[in-house]
Amino acid sequence: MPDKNEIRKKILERRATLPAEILKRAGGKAAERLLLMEEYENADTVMLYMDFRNEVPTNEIIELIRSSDKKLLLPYISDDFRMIAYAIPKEGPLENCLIISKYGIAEPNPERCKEADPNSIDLIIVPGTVFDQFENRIGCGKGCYDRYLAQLPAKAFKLALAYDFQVLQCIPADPTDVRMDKIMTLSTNEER
Ligand SMILES: Nc1nc2c(c(=O)[nH]1)N(C=O)[C@@H](CNc1ccc(C(=O)N[C@@H](CCC(=O)O)C(=O)O)cc1)CN2
Ligand SMILES: Nc1ncnc2c1ncn2[C@@H]1O[C@H](COP(=O)(O)OP(=O)(O)OP(=O)(O)O)[C@@H](O)[C@H]1O
Repeated sequence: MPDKNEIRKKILERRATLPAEILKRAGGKAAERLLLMEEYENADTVMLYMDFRNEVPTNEIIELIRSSDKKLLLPYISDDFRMIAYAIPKEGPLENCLIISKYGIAEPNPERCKEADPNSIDLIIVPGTVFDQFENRIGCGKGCYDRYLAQLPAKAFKLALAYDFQVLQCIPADPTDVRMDKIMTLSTNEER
């Protein structure tokens, strides 16, 4: 089996070439399908991600959550790659409580948001680079999500968003890789 870094590189190269229409459609479809999931309906607190580098867009999901009674959490990464969840206030434009990190990802501004207890999370929607049919996940190689996911309560439902070409048959998983509960696969085919 090719090693993790080789697989990661290949998939990221492919994701980098996705046209804007495909991204937009996938983001819309993800929000539409999320609305039909009971894990979403029953969740009071949802931790999401702010997409970067052509990940499945989350802007429509953010609108869904912000116009509902649910609480929205977003990840902040410290200098030592520790992930901390912050609650995003419902009032006012989203941009007002975000800052752009040195990696170019929009993150909660710790001065404008409150740190959230990981135990409050009912649903966590995660990005990733490569997945397989056993719900294994490979991320961006720093273990940020793996360490964060490992400390979540059992009730937290782990949902990954992936384009079809990101889901392989089988990938090499390490003992510290945390498995997803579900992978929502978005089509990159124009016809579907
Ligand atoms: N949208 C989104 N948010 C996320 C993640 C993610 O994968 N997607 N993360 C998932 O964990 C965390 C951020 N982790 C990151 C880890 C590395 C790099 C990065 O740019 N790495 C450089 C190499 C840097 C180095 O080696 O020091 C690179 O890839 O060029 C960016 C973000 C938290 N937030
Ligand atoms: N729970 C953990 N505790 C300590 N170290 C961990 C844990 N999870 C992962 N790591 C370490 O983090 C590093 C990167 O891990 P890995 O390659 O699995 O990251 P990844 O899944 O691609 O990234 P991410 O989780 O950030 O999306 C490895 O050295 C791994 O051992």
